Amino acid sequence: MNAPASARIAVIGAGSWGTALALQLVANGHQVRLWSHEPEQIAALERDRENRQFLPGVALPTGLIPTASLTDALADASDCLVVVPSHAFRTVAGQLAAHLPTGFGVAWATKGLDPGSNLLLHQVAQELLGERPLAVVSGPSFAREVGDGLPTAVTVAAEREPFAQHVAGLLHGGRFRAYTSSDMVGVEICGAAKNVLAIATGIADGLGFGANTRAALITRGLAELIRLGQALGGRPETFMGLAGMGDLVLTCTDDQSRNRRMGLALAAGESIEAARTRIGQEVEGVLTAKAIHGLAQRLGIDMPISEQVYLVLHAGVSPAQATQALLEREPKPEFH
Ligand SMILES: NC(=O)C1=CN([C@@H]2O[C@H](COP(=O)(O)OP(=O)(O)OC[C@H]3O[C@@H](n4cnc5c(N)ncnc54)[C@H](O)[C@@H]3O)[C@@H](O)[C@H]2O)C=CC1
Ligand SMILES: O=C(CO)COP(=O)(O)O
Repeated sequence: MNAPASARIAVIGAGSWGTALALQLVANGHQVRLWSHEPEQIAALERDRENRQFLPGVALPTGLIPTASLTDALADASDCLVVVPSHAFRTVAGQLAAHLPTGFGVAWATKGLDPGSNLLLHQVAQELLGERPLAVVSGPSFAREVGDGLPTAVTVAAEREPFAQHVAGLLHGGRFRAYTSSDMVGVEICGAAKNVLAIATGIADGLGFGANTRAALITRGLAELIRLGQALGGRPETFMGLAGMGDLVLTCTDDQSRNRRMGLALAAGESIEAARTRIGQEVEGVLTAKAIHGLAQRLGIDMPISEQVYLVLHAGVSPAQATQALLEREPKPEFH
């Protein structure tokens, strides 16, 4: 891994994942400025030396400096890691453009697509930040567990292999393993699509279906994720790796997942807004379901499970109706 021993890293986004990654970077010996667009949140981080809202119970070390100023966050920075929700990615990338010198690499750990345009986030980054090294961090990684120092493995994908190695080198250490990949498209599609499929398994479990149903949804969900990912140019092995199968299984099976909890709530008859408020954090799959639906329609890809999640979230179809629609599909060969 070709990362410097001590880098100055701007982490853009102080939610649970931005905070957990910032802690990991500091543990690796780097200096971190953690930026939030909310000055009140920064004031709370400075006062409490803990992110009580998004990652309670972990003290912020002295090497982590909260800031509400992008200029401060990026002054003298050697690296920049964006960890905002996907709906904010475009705005934040636009803000960063004014601060980043030519050739300065940008990595992000956001999972989702650009709502509205349905673009992958590297396409948004290229549009707004121009030609420069870009990387995405993804994989099965609940912020809580990373914050608690539990063993975790992620993948860092970049078109330029040395940049993937550089970003992985910054993150890798202790109980956190960072693998590298050159398949940005595959990794990005996995991170986006699995959130929608986690809502589906949450709905199924919430309706009282069993382990058979959950395994069927994960496996057939993976099949449709692969269809979409390959149509966009992702590589088959990526879908079986950490960002694909790994994160899909994690998010579909553990109640730490906000997306899975959204599915459980919808099955219990709660509204999206009520569930969102109760969860109190980003639930990426809600907007991503719309974007995946748009992408699948444009490309003519059959994604029946994601389609039903989209209909439940955005077209008033009930979880019971969505289940029935899936069960009534014509039987067909498993592989074709
Ligand atoms: N929490 C987790 O376990 C993991 C999260 N991720 C991904 O990381 C991304 C961020 O998620 P979390 O940190 O979990 O979210 P969170 O719900 O914990 O925090 C969201 C953060 O985004 C900020 N934010 C909201 N709107 C913004 C805007 N317009 N401009 C700038 N900042 C804005 C909020 O102030 C808050 O700090 C998501 O794409 C998520 O899928 C990826 C892996 C693990
Ligand atoms: O991406 C995640 C873990 O890898 C977090 O999933 P949720 O956003 O569903 O909580």
